[in-house]
Amino acid sequence: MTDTTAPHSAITRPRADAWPAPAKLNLMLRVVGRRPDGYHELQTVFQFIDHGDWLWFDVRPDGIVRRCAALDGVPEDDDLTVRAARALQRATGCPLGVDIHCEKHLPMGGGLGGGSSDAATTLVALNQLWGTGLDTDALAALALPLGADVPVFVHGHAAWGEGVGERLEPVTLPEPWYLVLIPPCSVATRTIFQHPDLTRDSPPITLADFLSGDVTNDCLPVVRREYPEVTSALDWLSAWGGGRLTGTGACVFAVFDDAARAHEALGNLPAALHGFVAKGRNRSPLLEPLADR
Ligand SMILES: C[C@@](CO)(OP(=O)(O)O)[C@H](O)COP(=O)(O)OP(=O)(O)OC[C@H]1O[C@@H](n2ccc(N)nc2=O)[C@H](O)[C@@H]1O
Ligand SMILES: Nc1ncnc2c1ncn2[C@@H]1O[C@H](COP(=O)(O)OP(=O)(O)O)[C@@H](O)[C@H]1O
Repeated sequence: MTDTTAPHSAITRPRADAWPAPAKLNLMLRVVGRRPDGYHELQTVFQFIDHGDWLWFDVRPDGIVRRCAALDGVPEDDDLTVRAARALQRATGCPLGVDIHCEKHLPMGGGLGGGSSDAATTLVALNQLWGTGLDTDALAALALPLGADVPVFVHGHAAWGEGVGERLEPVTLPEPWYLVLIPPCSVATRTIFQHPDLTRDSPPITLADFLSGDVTNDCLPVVRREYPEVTSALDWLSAWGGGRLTGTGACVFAVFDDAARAHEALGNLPAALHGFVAKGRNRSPLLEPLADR
């Protein structure tokens, strides 16, 4: 990554009309309760990074929604981009369709929110391209049934999140550099939340507690035990100031004040580990093309 100022600069925009779908990091995550429907009540802090997928859209007059590239293990009807487009069609009665192109860079099941971000970008982009005119709150309401993480990507601001991620308070945080490691395993969110040993009753904290250093992730003990690949990555990061887990994993990250030091760590990665350097962003790169168009 050379250009530190361009939006979503970590991966080159594949074409001028492509929309960014950035990754998120959960800078902390506490499980503070469980709802009657089995979903867990969380406290978390989301921040975007300038690294992610890219999508572009060819509007069709015939109402058909298709994706143009297969995604490993995800049938077309389950693809979050296809589901997002159909949800927008249903909600607005829009007669138009779309061919959805997604250039995937984010690992699936990595805790970087790739599928959720793809879904949010589809909602935001099609709302513009189809001229359906929903406001952000209406789009976020369509987003939540697609996944707990989709609303924060629709709103596009770093946030303190509560509930299952639907109660979002925008926050302004430092925007450091991150070294993100991608352990060679995929962690299913559902598996972690169903684990009998998961801590489910952490006492809630405040934003001030987080800002003064409480960055616990309650999923970490279970993920460490079940996924030795994640443990190895975290152990390696301990020499670089320590690592944290994003969401339910599998990805882990370390925080750096300057890009050079983050790249130095990346340059020292053993061959068996993969990762990338990215910049934290309080404002999602998804909001940038909106301003331009
Ligand atoms: C934990 C978080 C934190 O950002 O991130 P990831 O690690 O997945 O990225 C998210 O809340 C994940 O959101 P998302 O990935 O959209 O999860 P969903 O598809 O809604 O849920 C997958 C499954 O996990 C369980 N689940 C999810 C969220 C939650 N608050 N409580 C749960 O118990 C449910 O069993 C659900 O069926
Ligand atoms: N467009 C998509 N991109 C990624 N994953 C998708 C997509 N559509 C559906 N999925 C499903 O959503 C799951 C979670 O994906 P993802 O958001 O990338 O991981 P995480 O929630 O751990 O960050 C994937 O394992 C996959 O089965």
